[in-house]
Amino acid sequence: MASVAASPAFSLLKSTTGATSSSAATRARASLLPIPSTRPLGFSSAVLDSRFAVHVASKVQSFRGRGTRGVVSMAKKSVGDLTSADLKGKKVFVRADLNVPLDDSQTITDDTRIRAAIPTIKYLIDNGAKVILSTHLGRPKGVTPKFSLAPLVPRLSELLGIEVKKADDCIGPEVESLVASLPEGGVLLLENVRFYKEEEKNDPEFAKKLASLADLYVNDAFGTAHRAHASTEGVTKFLKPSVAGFLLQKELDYLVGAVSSPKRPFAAIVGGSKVSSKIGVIESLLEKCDILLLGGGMIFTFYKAQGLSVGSSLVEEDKLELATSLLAKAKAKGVSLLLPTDVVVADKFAPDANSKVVSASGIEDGWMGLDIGPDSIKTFNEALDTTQTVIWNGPMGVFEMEKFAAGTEAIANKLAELSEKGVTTIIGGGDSVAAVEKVGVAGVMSHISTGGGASLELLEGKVLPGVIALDEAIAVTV
Ligand SMILES: Nc1ncnc2c1ncn2[C@@H]1O[C@H](COP(=O)(O)OP(=O)(O)O)[C@@H](O)[C@H]1O
Ligand SMILES: O=C(OP(=O)(O)O)[C@H](O)COP(=O)(O)O
Repeated sequence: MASVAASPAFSLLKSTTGATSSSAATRARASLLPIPSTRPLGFSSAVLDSRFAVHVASKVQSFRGRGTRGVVSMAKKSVGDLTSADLKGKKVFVRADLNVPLDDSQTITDDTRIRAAIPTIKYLIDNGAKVILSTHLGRPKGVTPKFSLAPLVPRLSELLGIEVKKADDCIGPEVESLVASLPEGGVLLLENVRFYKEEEKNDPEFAKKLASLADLYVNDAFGTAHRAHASTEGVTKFLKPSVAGFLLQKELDYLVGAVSSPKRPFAAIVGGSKVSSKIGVIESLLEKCDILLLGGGMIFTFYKAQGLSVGSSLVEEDKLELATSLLAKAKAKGVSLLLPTDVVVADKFAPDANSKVVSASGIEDGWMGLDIGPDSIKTFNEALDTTQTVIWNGPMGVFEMEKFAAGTEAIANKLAELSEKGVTTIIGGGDSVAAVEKVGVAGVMSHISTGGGASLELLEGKVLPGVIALDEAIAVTV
């Protein structure tokens, strides 16, 4: 760090070990939040305390600046609130996000989303419900055979231990007769709901037709909860109760609950290609975290804003002022913001590029930064060693190319190590999930989000239409 510490770019770098006055203020603010900090995290995804508030981001935001008395938090009703008396013999429309990757031979290459949907479906089966399962796959324009859900049936059946039936449509007489013959504890998978353009248009008539198949609604499709579509939002107007599934609950518990009321010190790691796609997340996390580590392509906009040469690195010229203001904001809030002090540069954007490590102030013309360097990894690791909660969104470099994967892999390994020591580690979706899977440490993290776009919106503090539409459960006065 010494070689660049004197540069204006690093005027905000400081020790991460000492608590700052503003992080104390952040803690005080967090104490107003209604989520008990003693709530154990790292629970199994199968059964959650359904009485625990499923907080909606907007509600959490609304707590800021309010007094502690008379504040009411609305929780979303959970599938766990429904007993066998509510479920036995009932037709339940379950919206899951089974949008899994398939290869050219229609083989599932990653079944994470299917496995994540199982606890809710199993709970319904075990309580005698008739499960009508709906999802989209891809972004088809009309009926498209390669986006049929047929390849999902064997894996679903295997994981559930029953023979899952599949309909060739998601509405209409054929589907109605299959629903009518569905036994208690049976599962019928409807065909890709996006084969109808009315789905993404959130067409009320289409939503009504979907809803007419069932008696009640469970939304467990976290990855699609940021979409106001017929099967995620529209159906709630026609089906009561409309409740959250276990996966949706777990995602909200971590991405809203653990982030708003973290065990401290709380570090956020934000990377990825562009600062423009992460502005909302950075601004939102600056309100909550004690330490902010930045990596990925976005750092060069920060470097340039501080007067450093960046060669041919990725820079967003129209975000230079914004970068400066984010640095100032971090300083004003007492957040320890760390930018990498060295980077791996390449002479072209290619796996076989020539590469070398240079200090952040030593990027020459014709070279581009594609990863954080070894000194930065060391500094980031030391900062992370002080933490109790870490959230990570976005890779540190072009991890898809081996030469530029070390920074991202080091962060993945560090988070795995911390997780094993009891630190809450949350991977916020997108490419960071691919990175921890590549390193083989996904299994030890406290929570890995199943939604890229949805987790980003949630971390930005946005309201997810698929969540807000669900029934409210209990009012918690804090
Ligand atoms: N220094 C860099 N220059 C160019 N691209 C980068 C750099 N570092 C990371 N990236 C790219 O950023 C992409 C991920 O960015 P983004 O979509 O914002 O993250 P996420 O999917 O985690 O939200 C990856 O494909 C990665 O190769
Ligand atoms: O894969 C998904 O989102 P993600 O790639 O942001 O994680 C979801 O299934 C949502 O899909 P969509 O972005 O086509 O609405």
